[in-house]
Amino acid sequence: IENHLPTAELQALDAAHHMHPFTDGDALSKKGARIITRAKGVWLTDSEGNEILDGMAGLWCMNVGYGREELAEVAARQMRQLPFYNTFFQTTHIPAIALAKKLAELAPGNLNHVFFNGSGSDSNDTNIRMVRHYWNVKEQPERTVIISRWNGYHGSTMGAASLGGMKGMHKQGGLPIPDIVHIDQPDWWSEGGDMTPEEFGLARAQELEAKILEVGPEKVAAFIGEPIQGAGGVIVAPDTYWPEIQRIVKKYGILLIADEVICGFGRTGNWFGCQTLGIEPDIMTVAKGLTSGYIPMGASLVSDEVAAVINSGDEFAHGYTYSGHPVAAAVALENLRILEEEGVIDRVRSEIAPYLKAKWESLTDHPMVGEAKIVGMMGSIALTPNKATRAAFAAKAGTIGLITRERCFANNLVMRHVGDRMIISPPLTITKAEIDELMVRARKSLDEAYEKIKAEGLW
Ligand SMILES: Cc1ncc(COP(=O)(O)O)c(CNc2cccc(C(=O)O)c2)c1O
Repeated sequence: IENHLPTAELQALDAAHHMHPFTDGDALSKKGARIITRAKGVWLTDSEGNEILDGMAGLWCMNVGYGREELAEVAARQMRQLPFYNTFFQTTHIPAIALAKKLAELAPGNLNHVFFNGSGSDSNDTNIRMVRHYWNVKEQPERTVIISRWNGYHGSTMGAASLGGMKGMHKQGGLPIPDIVHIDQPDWWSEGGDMTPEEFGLARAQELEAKILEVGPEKVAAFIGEPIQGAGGVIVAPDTYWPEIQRIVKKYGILLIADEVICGFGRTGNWFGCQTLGIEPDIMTVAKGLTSGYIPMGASLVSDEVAAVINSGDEFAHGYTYSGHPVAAAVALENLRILEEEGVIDRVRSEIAPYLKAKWESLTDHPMVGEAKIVGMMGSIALTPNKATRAAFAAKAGTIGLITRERCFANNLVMRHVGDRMIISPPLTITKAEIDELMVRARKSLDEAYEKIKAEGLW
């Protein structure tokens, strides 16, 4: 790793052969990708030796922090003993059994059954097929429609991207697939108008009931939502939203899928976002923090009732080669052991998240920062030219966010932008001193972006 080619040569090879996800390929080729060579704790090192504070925990996934040797040890040991065997055709293996048991213990309510997948996206594809099969077995095959939210994010496979509400993704590839419909998101800052957050939260939740009646209650299979929308910009729904969603799904007897790919495994200050927000799902999507990103894995956690129906109805004709992969399962088990035995989530809830919240919310004293929202260890700020009116910038959405993100990178801080919101989701093991450093770099970046924006007449 250390004696790698010079950065410029590596960038040229990357540009020649590597197609990056969610990337304008030609633009990146001109610029050259930043080459990350190693990492420890919350710190990344790039090929130029820069020490970068990873305010995004990779892609929201690095919950235990980089450099945990135990995870490498467990992976190596499992690889030597049983590097792969499948869980098709009436076989299983000990890591799959042990992880399924562990997840059943950790999951809230009666989510006692686990269908293993390879990622968050294919977990949500599993969920689409599972809920439709569930209603078939219950002799209500017309229940095929799944309701989701605009600006929700559920992945990038055909099914998951259809569940998602990112219109730019739908435009590429003929999405959504049939029988997936969307309602508006509970983003008060951008869409609340003159309503109070409480009124707005109720109104947006009641769109679910309106949509169910529009589609026909006898045709609706499920509703899917992220407890807190992540890739949509860390959108925290008003308090009135989820209780109303819960009331409506119960009233019409439709299944509730909570997508906890980001919110799971401590991100919101409890093991799961459902516990933080009081949601009782029938199915829960997990990935990312399940293995802290050390190895790909996803899963669908399924309630006793749904599992009983699926198990009773002949073969559920679905699954993946790597469903329950033994090395991924072993790493996940060790990751969960670290989270549990080191009290990582308890410390987040009692100490680290409150500390970060106070610092993060103080950003509203910056001229560009309108609102600061944070739940546990996932936070966002909304940039605006006018805090009183919550106005959007005149420039195309994302222009100001991109300038700010560029300043963050220049200051060796990874802080994402989504439109003109800036977001953070650091490793759960970040220390208070590292939070202080994150805030120094974030403030410096906001100040520099503000100067640049004014200089370019974008204010
Ligand atoms: C809530 C949710 N559900 C499903 C997925 C899909 O997981 P996979 O990627 O493992 O298939 C996600 C993934 N979320 C995700 C993935 C990549 C980038 C970003 C970003 O915010 O830039 C967010 C997610 O955030």
